[in-house]
Amino acid sequence: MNLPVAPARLPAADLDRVRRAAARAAAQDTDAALADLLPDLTDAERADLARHVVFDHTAVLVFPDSLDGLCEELRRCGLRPGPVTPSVIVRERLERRYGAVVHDVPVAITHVTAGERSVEVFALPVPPDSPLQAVAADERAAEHEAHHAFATTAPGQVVPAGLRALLQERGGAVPDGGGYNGHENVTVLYYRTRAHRRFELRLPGRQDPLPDPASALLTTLTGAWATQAVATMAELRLADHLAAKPGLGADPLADLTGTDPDALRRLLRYLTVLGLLSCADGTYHVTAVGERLRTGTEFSLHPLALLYGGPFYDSFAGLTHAVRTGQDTFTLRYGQHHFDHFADRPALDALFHRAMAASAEMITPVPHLVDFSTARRVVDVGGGKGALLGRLLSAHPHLEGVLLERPTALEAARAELTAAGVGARCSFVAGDFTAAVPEGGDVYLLSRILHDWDDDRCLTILATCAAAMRPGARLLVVERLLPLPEGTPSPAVAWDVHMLCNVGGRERHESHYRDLLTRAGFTPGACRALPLSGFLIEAVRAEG
Ligand SMILES: C[S@@+](CC[C@H](N)C(=O)[O-])C[C@H]1O[C@@H](n2cnc3c(N)ncnc32)[C@H](O)[C@@H]1O
Repeated sequence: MNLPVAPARLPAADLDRVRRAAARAAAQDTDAALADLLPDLTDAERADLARHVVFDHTAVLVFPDSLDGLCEELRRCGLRPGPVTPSVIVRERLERRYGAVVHDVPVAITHVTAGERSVEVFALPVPPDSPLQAVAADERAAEHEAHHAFATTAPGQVVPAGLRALLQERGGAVPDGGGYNGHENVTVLYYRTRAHRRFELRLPGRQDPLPDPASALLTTLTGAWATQAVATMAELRLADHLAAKPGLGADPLADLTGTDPDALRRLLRYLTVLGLLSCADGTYHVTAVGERLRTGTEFSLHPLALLYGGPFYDSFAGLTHAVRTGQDTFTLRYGQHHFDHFADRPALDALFHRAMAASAEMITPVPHLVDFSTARRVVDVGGGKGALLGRLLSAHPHLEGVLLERPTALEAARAELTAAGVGARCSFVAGDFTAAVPEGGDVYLLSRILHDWDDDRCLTILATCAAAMRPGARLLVVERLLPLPEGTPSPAVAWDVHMLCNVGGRERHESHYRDLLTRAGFTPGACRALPLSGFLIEAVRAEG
């Protein structure tokens, strides 16, 4: 004899959560849901995304006392459920969070109609007095499974790959698991937004899985190996050799570089995987990325590769000490502050100045971003080899320049600006920008100076500049800026940690620079974007 099945009962709190999820699903269209979740996307990017995905449903996890009769219970509560299928992914996620207590407990899915959309109701059966009651209470409080879901019906790999790239690289969404659901023949990818909200991307069929968390972490963990591989490529001048003779194999390259053929072949394979070389039939070519390691080309990153694999690599290795103490680790490692250590070693100092000039791509637009028509005299404070001043003098023949630098750096600057044909319009002053800066300039430059120093030293440098400037004279500050909201990807974020280790300085938000400028007697003005995530902040020396 078949006994009648006792219908599942849904706690009132869960029914309320389903109704609220339904209200959310019905209220927003795709564009509004995307705008709410991914505010970093531009209108154009969001519109592009909305052409390929639709806001499909919201989701909620509920805890009936049984799965039997779940649909009847939902209908009794006035909801319209669809068929029930097993959930693979949510079941696995629960098991990862709670372990043995949920082992072998089935999770069901049904979709409840909500206007044009639906609520995906996940159901974990929790009988009265079961230890699973604690799981239910925790899940209701944290809403780990609540999310919005967007679906695309585009077949194949191209659209899904583009969607994933746009969501992650432009929308700031971070992958958060997922997998293939064979019952529905969909791949479900979960993401977390910057504001910690979850959403789901549903793709038809079986798509490439997201890297599992351990593999993703291992890739990050071994990033230092990539730094060293690139530095070794620079040291061996592999890009120069392959540019001169494209298609060389490992053996002739080993002859040219005086290296062990087998070890070199292994390095070449790694560099190929890193995207700096391409390989066909055992012969190698430099890619566009690897090209940037050629020497003697404009903006060659060769000197930077040597520094980042050398002294800067060593200073970064002390990061834990820097974080514990707030002190730079270059001094700990080398016994001298970065600038003193380099000043005492001419070859290293020359490499540093070549490296700064290598990233001068950042400052190339400056001569054309600012009106120099009324200026006569430009003072470059800590001007390095004169990469910025040289460009200004070349672009504006009416300007004369003054370059202030530490004595050890001046000769290289003089040679550079003379070679650029502007040496005659430039004077070179040895000095210390914390003590005095040449007077009489119409425009002062602080290019990539302030990020080397803490706030107190920045205020000293700015005050020294202010003391030398007449009211109305202009100051141009070039720096990378930390992005907002916090967590937005930008090279400045990693450079900030590098500045902590290497010099005890920091990258800053725009508002931080504005505050420092104001405190030092300047009126901050426009802020414009430059290449390589640089920015130009203009300021005017205030009256009094
Ligand atoms: C990061 S580099 C920037 C160079 C250049 N402005 C540029 O953007 O390429 C910092 C410069 O500050 C100079 N510097 C460091 N301490 C200094 C001081 N006390 N007085 C003058 N220059 C200094 C260094 O020699 C170095 O050239």
